[in-house]
Amino acid sequence: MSPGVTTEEPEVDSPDAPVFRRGMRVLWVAIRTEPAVFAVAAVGSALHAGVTVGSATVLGHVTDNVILPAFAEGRTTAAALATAAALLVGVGVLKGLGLAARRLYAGLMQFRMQARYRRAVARKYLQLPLSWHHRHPTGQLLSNANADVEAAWQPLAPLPMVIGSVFMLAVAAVAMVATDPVLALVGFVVFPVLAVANYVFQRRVSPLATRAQALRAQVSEVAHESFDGALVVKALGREDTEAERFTAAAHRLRDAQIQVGRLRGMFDPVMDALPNLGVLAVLLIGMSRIADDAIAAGDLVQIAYLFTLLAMPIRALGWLLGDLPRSVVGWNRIQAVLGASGGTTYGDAALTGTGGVRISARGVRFSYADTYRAGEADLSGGTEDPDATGRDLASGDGPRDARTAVLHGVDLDVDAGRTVAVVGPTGSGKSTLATLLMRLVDPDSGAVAFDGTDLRDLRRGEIARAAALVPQSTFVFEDTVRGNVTLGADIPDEDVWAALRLARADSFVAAMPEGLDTRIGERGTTLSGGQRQRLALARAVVRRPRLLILDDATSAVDPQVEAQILAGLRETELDCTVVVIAYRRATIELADEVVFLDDGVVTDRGTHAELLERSPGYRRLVTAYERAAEERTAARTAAKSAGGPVDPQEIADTEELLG
Ligand SMILES: Nc1ncnc2c1ncn2[C@@H]1O[C@H](COP(=O)(O)OP(=O)(O)OP(=O)(O)O)[C@@H](O)[C@H]1O
Repeated sequence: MSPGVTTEEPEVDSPDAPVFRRGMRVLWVAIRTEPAVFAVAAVGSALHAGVTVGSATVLGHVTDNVILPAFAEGRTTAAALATAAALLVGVGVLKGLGLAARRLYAGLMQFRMQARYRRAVARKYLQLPLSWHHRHPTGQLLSNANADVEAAWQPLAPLPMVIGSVFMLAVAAVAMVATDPVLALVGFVVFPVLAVANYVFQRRVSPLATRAQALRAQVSEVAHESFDGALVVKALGREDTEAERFTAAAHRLRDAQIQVGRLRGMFDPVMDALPNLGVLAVLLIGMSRIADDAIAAGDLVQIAYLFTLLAMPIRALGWLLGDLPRSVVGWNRIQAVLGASGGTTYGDAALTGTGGVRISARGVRFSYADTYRAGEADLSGGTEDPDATGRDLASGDGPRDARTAVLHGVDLDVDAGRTVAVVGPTGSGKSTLATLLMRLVDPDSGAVAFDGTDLRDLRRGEIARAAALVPQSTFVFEDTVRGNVTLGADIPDEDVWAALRLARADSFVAAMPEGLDTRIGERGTTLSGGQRQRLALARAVVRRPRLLILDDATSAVDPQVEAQILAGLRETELDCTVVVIAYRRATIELADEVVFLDDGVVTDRGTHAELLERSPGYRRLVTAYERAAEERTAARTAAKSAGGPVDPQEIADTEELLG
């Protein structure tokens, strides 16, 4: 956990506690984390408030000693004028200093807390296991890291002002009572009315704010999906449908925000008007008290001014109270992420061997929790508890009983340094097996071990050091070629080139304008599918893994190049075990052994020739692969004779695009 980041959810999170109390606890977390910054802001605010109240006395003094004598006698003394000017300038300077300290340090506190929790949320995302990510759409995660963090710390902006305001209220109240208790009492009638208005507002706005926050996450989810799938959306002409889907989500958010805005719109004028009504009452009654000689005109000016001053603290209090419900929702959603364990625990064992890893999997069963999506039911609003929606959406703690069983007891042994091809029909669980071998997910039962050590007993990071997975879909960062291969590790250029050579990526990288320093566009859009795959392969082999898992990692690469890559992996001094999920006969034939996975169980294993002979399911599958390959070759030949693309890479890329 990052320094200064707390996950003391239960304390803050009790859904029965009033929003106000829960909001105050969230703010207390910030005060405890940034005590010095908060203190400067609060002192600045108190100074500003104190001097503002003090300026009432100055005004009273100026009225009685400069203005009234000037009216009565038509002149004033230079000394009285100089004193008045000095007092007014002094008040102005002190107010300015207090205001600057309050604003600067309130902002500092707010943005520091935002940054701290953004970092913590992002770090947590990277630590949480894949199974957790399966249940949480990316858009929602973006919303947690952005909108929720901002919402949680929004009240920090008016907080010091409110503290100064409370101070100001107290000083003003004493000053008013000291000046004229009767008039002060008239004005104080306003406060109970304000408290009731606030209570009503809080109760009504809380569920609406909760719903708006959840809808904000939904908008970001839809937006992310549409932009992420831009190729599919455009290729299939779904721009209008996607735009409509986004519009619908945006409109739902708009309506929810308008509801919140409408309530605030009704609440704010009431909060503004009440102190003014108080001033009116004070002026009316004050005039008759002047007529009765009970008070001087200066006293009335002073009290009326003090009352107008109260409008500001009350407004600030209103802003703070208005922000609290959203803050509590945002905080709970962040806490749901920070408090998630994802169920992954680590031991302290290390892998000490060298050379290829020996894999043994025993009775491995695995099922996916059916992805819980935030349904309309959660967003329908009307919930009394700001927590309900925020939490469910953020944590994915929805119905968990529904699970889809994928692996039904897989046994697999791979000796160190061997190359094994995993072959099986689509959906038979090959990629799932690959993620289990990397411990991206844990089995429901059974165990996977490297060199005899259960993966769950290994210390954090040990598997990533020993093994590398090249997944089906490659991800390329918006970085240089070197950055994409090393991923920030300190690896010499010779090793990068050696890895690129092994992945047959050296020639196209050498042809790039700046070689290893060439920047690759977002998600590798400047590269072909096959080039992206080869870069991803180089990224894996440059780490000299003891286990390399290729999950259909060369599907967009020309078959001959793919065969060269696999042969290269076996021939080089890269002494590792290779598990390759394969579809092409040429690839399968290169493996020492083939494992046939059918419907989540290993139904047979042996050499390709043996399986071809004795396993009808395997024979059917490989024959189907071959037929598909032949059809593709025929299509290629036709394209060639029609003057179409002749570059095998280009063809492979076209195939990839066509699926
Ligand atoms: N994140 C997920 N959540 C729920 N079900 C999933 C998830 N990923 C995969 N599945 C399901 O698990 C089953 C096995 O998927 P897997 O990707 O392991 O199969 P595969 O053999 O690699 O398939 P292919 O050859 O098509 O890549 C499929 O029925 C799939 O729908």
